[in-house]
Amino acid sequence: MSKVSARGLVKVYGQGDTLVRALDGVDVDLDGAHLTAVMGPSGSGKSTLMHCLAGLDRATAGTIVVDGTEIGRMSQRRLTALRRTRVGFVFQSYNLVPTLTAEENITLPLDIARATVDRAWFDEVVAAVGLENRLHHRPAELSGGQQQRVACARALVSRPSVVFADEPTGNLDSRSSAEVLGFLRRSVDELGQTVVMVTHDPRAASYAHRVLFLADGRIAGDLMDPTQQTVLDALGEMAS
Ligand SMILES: Nc1ncnc2c1ncn2[C@@H]1O[C@H](COP(=O)(O)OP(=O)(O)OP(=O)(O)O)[C@@H](O)[C@H]1O
Repeated sequence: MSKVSARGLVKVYGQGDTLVRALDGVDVDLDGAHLTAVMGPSGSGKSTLMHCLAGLDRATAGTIVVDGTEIGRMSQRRLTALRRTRVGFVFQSYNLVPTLTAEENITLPLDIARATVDRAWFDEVVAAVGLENRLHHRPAELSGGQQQRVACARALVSRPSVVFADEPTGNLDSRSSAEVLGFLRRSVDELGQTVVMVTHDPRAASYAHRVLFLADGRIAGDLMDPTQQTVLDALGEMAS
């Protein structure tokens, strides 16, 4: 069974003259323990798709099943609980709390949900992102790449069903990007995590097992085991 499935997903914003069909009938099945990249031109619906799949936004029509549960039917309260404990997020802008240490930032979602921190898992995740010596630093004392690795650890520490990453390397130089992408891929290969990542960068997409291409709110392509070149070729074909 897929980790995340969507059928006939439609998302409409606005009405009348300002109506936009951000998603226009999307069917997807995302496998567990896979890193899936979502690409497509600006405005093609990537963020909307991710926000709907993550339960951050409600679809106008269609069904979404995460880990066997249809999220469209959930009450707002259950959806909030799902987002806190079953879904991890990584954003382009890190979204760390400046007054908290790296460790406090990592455990914050669990602390808010009043869930216990599994110390062995915490240590494994922290070691995997290479932050053992930075746990007592605050975000301002960390580089961008280190801050994003804190955000990745925060997303993983609750052992979520899925991690959604929205342009996680959008603010990073190529070396920090490679660190973060390498970690996201290892979290899948070695820790069995499921990760969905929106990106504009063919090099970032080449770290994925699979790339989905969106155009005008629809799935326009699907590439397995991508390389930077096959991603560029697919983007070229779609533009022509
Ligand atoms: N809250 C909103 N209200 C109205 N229109 C919206 C809203 N959010 C997105 N849209 C529109 O929906 C379409 C898809 O937007 P979305 O942000 O999902 O695209 P995207 O592929 O993520 O783009 P980008 O790469 O620029 O981030 C666009 O036409 C956008 O203007």
